[in-house]
Amino acid sequence: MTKILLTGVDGQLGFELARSLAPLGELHCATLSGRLPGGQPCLPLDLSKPTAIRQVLDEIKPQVVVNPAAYTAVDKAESEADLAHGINAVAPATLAAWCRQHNALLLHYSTDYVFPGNAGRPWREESVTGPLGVYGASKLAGEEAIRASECRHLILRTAWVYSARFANFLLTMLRVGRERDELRVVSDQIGTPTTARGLASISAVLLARSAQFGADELGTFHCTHAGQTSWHGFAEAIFRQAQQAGMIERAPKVQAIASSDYPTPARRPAYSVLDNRKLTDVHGLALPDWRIGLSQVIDELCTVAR
Ligand SMILES: NC(=O)C1=CN([C@@H]2O[C@H](COP(=O)(O)OP(=O)(O)OC[C@H]3O[C@@H](n4cnc5c(N)ncnc54)[C@H](OP(=O)(O)O)[C@@H]3O)[C@@H](O)[C@H]2O)C=CC1
Ligand SMILES: Cc1cn([C@H]2C[C@H](O)[C@@H](COP(=O)(O)OP(=O)(O)O[C@H]3O[C@@H](C)C(=O)[C@@H](O)[C@H]3O)O2)c(=O)[nH]c1=O
Ligand SMILES: [Mg+2]
Repeated sequence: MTKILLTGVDGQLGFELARSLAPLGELHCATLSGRLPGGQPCLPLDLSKPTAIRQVLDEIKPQVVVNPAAYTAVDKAESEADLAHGINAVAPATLAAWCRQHNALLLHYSTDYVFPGNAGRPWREESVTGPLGVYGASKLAGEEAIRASECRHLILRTAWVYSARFANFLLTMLRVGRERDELRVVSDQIGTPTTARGLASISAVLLARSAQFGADELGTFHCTHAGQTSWHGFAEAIFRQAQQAGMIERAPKVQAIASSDYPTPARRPAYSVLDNRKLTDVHGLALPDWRIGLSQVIDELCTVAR
């Protein structure tokens, strides 16, 4: 049976991967705390410590390493560059070096924030990168280290990830919407909201087929839901769908503002829509329109609440 090491099981994507990868092999889950979200023990693994990473790899000897764990606090990264780099760049490099040496497959995730956001059409895998902040730069360095290692790898670049649990834009909107009658949300940053579950399901399909993959089937792929919107458009859709589902009685007013009216420590790309064509052309895979993803997560929230 294939041994799979999965990091970050207490994050949005790791949590969904733990479910979707379980049927594919012998799953070894790791978190920083050594506890699963439910409190049960799992492997303790601090990704900011390369020696600890190598120790866990040597102990488990996985054939597949899946690494959704990351430093994802975009604004905080601006003042914690070393830590962000350690987790987002050095850790993937360490995983990749081990995978190369042991002929293991590495499945890793990256972000639309590797792009500068100054284009008018969706970014391709080979488009020139140019991160605007520390988080994006650290994630790009992680990608580049994996490619340079020449290990067998898949890197899925995704964007605006959310789910029914942990911390994300959807849950922030629903919380703030309960507290206030009016919200202000930026309308000049365009991207594609992507569900952690959709991404986990694509990951599972890819891993299930990966033993047969040649060089053309491996490498870097963009993977988001289809379509595009602004954070303001996403917020409006969240309240519209939540109201239709009976989760909230009335939607707050969502005022569209410019990024300049919402100052943050990190700059964010104005346009970071990813072109997912390569994933479809090479693997025949695609996620549906982002509004469908949203309705799935709203459904899940309603089910949990019941
Ligand atoms: N969230 C998003 O909008 C997007 C995410 N991505 C990428 O997708 C992947 C998954 O993101 P997502 O699930 O949303 O992120 P989350 O922030 O939900 O989860 C990240 C996980 O990494 C863990 N982690 C942080 N530091 C360490 C460490 N030193 N050692 C071990 N684990 C650590 C976190 O643990 P703890 O909570 O204890 O810190 C958390 O469980 C990441 O690679 C991210 O960069 C790409 C595009 C968009
Ligand atoms: C809460 C809030 C945010 N905003 C803005 C701030 C920001 O520009 C945008 C989204 O806020 P967030 O803090 O969720 O955004 P951010 O943390 O930048 O989200 C990013 O996370 C990383 C990990 C990624 O990889 C990216 O793909 C992206 O999802 O909305 C408002 O305008 N009004 C609000 O009330
Ligand atoms: Mg954030």
